[in-house]
Amino acid sequence: MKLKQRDKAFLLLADGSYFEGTSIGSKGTSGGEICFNTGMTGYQEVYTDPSYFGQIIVNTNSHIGNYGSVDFEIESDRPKINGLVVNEYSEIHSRHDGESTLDEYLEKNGIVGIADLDTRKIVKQIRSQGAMNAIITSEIDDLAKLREELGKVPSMDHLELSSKVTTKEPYLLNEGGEYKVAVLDIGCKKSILTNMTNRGCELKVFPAETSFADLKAYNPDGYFISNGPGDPAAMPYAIETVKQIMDEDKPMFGICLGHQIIALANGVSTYKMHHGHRGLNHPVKNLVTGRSEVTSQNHGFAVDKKEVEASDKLELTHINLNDNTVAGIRVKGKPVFSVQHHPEASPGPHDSRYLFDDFIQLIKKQKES
Ligand SMILES: NC(=O)CC[C@H](N)C(=O)O
Repeated sequence: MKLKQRDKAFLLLADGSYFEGTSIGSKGTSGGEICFNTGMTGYQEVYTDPSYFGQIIVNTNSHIGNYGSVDFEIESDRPKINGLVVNEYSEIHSRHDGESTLDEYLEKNGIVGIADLDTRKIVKQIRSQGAMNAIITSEIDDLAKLREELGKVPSMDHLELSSKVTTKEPYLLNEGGEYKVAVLDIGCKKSILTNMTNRGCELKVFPAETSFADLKAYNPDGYFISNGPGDPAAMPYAIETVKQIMDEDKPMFGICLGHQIIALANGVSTYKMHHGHRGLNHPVKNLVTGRSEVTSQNHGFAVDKKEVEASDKLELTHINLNDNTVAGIRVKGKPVFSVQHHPEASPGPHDSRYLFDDFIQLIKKQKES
């Protein structure tokens, strides 16, 4: 097999470090917050997760592309990342149902990538200096010009992005299902929806800026607040909606961005982490059952733990065992709970899927009462 001749590409980080590699995916220039994902598998699910909108992903797994790409391992309609950084891009993919190479898939979707970089070094830089912006280019070889372009990339702090990835129109899934759940799509992953339809839910998925009145008009048995990109504190519209949902006393479950919004709606703040948690092996302890679970994570913001502990509204239910950050909360006296990690785990271990069952139990109880 004749391997593709690759052009040069460059990566510039906001701390001034500059790398030369080779171009993969689409040609062009693309910037965003650079962050690393330590998962060994599931690259296509990661790239299509809307929570990564506006970010450049560094895969720490050194071989990427070796199982190609398929149409069904996706978390949304197309890749949402702003760029990709890998060590060794595998030219050859081997898998019985692999439909195209990753390179073709990225190119078709306009995603700019760079390969043949020392990703270990880049990850160490992000770990020691914290989250920062970066830019990838296959067309600008003048460093001063590239610096200028990098300066135009917005900071993730205070950035609202959900409105860019949410559904434009409401839609129904699994019509006639036993429990009706209104989903506020602030960047929802497909497999989260599947976890709920598999458990008998009919879902109506609403755009991010839907008012409480419009959600309520569906007459749901429960509400779900999804994952999504950007800074939760920059989303007053969703915080307000969640406050109004809580007054109704119906079950509500939130994942990741949804969890952060539920905390904010209860007067507890969120903050930007030094560098985020993104991978498939983050240990979390359930403080209610005393059990630990290995979880899939993807977040760069977190809920303030001291404020949760001091809150008369919230209770800490899960803790991240690596750094003691908040991994789960529930609202005292209400059927409302949320987690920072990803129980749908696509990709990732399935230890936390019981949380969807817990949500269904809350709905069942409420319906029977
Ligand atoms: N996966 C998510 O929902 C991410 C939430 C938020 N954008 C963060 O980075 O923390």
